[in-house]
Amino acid sequence: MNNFELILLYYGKKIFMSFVKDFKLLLKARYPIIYINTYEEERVEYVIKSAIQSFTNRAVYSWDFIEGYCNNPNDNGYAIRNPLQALEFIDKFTLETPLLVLLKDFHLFLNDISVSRKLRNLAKSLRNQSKTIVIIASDLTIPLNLSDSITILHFPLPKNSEIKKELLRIQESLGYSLPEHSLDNLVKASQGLSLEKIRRVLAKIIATYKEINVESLDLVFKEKQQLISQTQILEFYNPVTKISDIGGLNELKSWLKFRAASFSKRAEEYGLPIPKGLLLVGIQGTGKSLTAKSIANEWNLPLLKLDVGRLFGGIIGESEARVRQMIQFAETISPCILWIDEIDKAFTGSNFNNDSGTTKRVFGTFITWLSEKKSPVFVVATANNIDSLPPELLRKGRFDEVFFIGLPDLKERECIFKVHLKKIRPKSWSTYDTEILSAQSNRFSGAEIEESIYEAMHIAFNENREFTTSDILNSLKRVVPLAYTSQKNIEELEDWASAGKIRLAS
Ligand SMILES: Nc1ncnc2c1ncn2[C@@H]1O[C@H](COP(=O)(O)OP(=O)(O)OP(=O)(O)O)[C@@H](O)[C@H]1O
Repeated sequence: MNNFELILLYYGKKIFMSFVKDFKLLLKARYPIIYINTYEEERVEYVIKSAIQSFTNRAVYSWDFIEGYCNNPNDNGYAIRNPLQALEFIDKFTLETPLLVLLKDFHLFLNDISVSRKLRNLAKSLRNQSKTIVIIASDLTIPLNLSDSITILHFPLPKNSEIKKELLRIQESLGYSLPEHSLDNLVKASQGLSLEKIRRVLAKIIATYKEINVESLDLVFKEKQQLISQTQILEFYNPVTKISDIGGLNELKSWLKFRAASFSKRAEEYGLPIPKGLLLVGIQGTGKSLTAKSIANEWNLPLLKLDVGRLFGGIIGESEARVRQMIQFAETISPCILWIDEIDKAFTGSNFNNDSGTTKRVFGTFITWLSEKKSPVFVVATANNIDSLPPELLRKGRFDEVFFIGLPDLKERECIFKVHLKKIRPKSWSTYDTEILSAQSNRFSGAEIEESIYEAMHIAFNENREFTTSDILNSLKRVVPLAYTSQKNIEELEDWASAGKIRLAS
């Protein structure tokens, strides 16, 4: 198996293989340099040491920049502040000596020419020896010239049982215990955090409240929000929009309302399958993003938004690692909504042909997960352009339903005017003539309707008066809807949708 196949193995089908099993496999197969991307230095060291005890008699050395080597009295403090010397240390041993060398933060030195050359030489010589270098890094940055020598291994975040064990241990050391249901809530809130982070948040909670109580969940939640934003590919949303804020789209809204309780305990006990997700295809500004946000609020689930643009780029293997990280996060935080905006931009035909297979591998990982996932992560993907979407995405079994969202009709436009006017003028909204507004906004999208109301408000505000129906009518005349500027594209999309290939949202 080469490096490439291995990456596929980890980010492809066998996503859930256990870390220990994989680690042992790499050691047995004499992979010379393993790269583990994690913040959980202590936990990974503990797991590795316990794992190898059972099957090998390798001596374990660990090195960091400040302390040098430790674990062995004869070499304690060796190669302090000298990463090249830390690698040369391995040459001191005979060819037969079985060894495992843990190098912490070593990713920071990989761009140094002497370090990278030495690592490449070691990668060659260690292939025939029972010696393995393990780089433990908080970041995934492998220079291109080392990508063939290094194998990335994924270290999963702690499972609920591990989190619970840790919380019980902390409680015990503090001398009190939480009621079982509060403990379970805290475990659930802590999903997605490393044990180290959990310890730190708990220390903060105790310093703030002097105990672990219901309010502590808020702090855990905030910590998680911050952590998610650090991934740079996921964003945590706290949407306030509700399904009633969507004007029109009645078919789609009924579909959603019908499934509102699908993530409940009752549904699980009943044996209902967990909904997989929705693909919303359609014209810009027609409420696709609004729908994604409203589902999260309506179903009372956290909303994670994936920045597809950031999935790609960097070195070989990095995009796969990012999609893996995204999946891991979503699963640990589940039940949740994972919103993938403009999925068509990421998986277009041209990307598939132009980037030496990265898009293909990332897509493969994603689609496999989508079809096989058992965790309650409801994926809402949105797309403007159906032509560029890979057909596999539209196949049965990927999403529960694919909806087309077109331009609103007369009745729907009136509803959209009402939704926005009610929000802006909760007392006087009924004084506006929404019937005439709707009649005068043929081929306008929801976003353009909203824009025309705000435009009217600006004008009236500058003239120091309340805005009126005729102000909005004037704005409607000024706005040139996308349906006119991109007429051909939109008509093609509408023809395709009305040919019965997709379910209509209204
Ligand atoms: N059906 C609707 N009902 C009420 N408001 C709407 C509707 N459609 C669009 N809007 C308004 O337009 C704004 C922009 O719409 P949204 O971002 O959901 O469109 P989109 O379909 O996701 O567009 P894009 O493809 O450009 O991302 C919404 O925040 C909302 O205020």
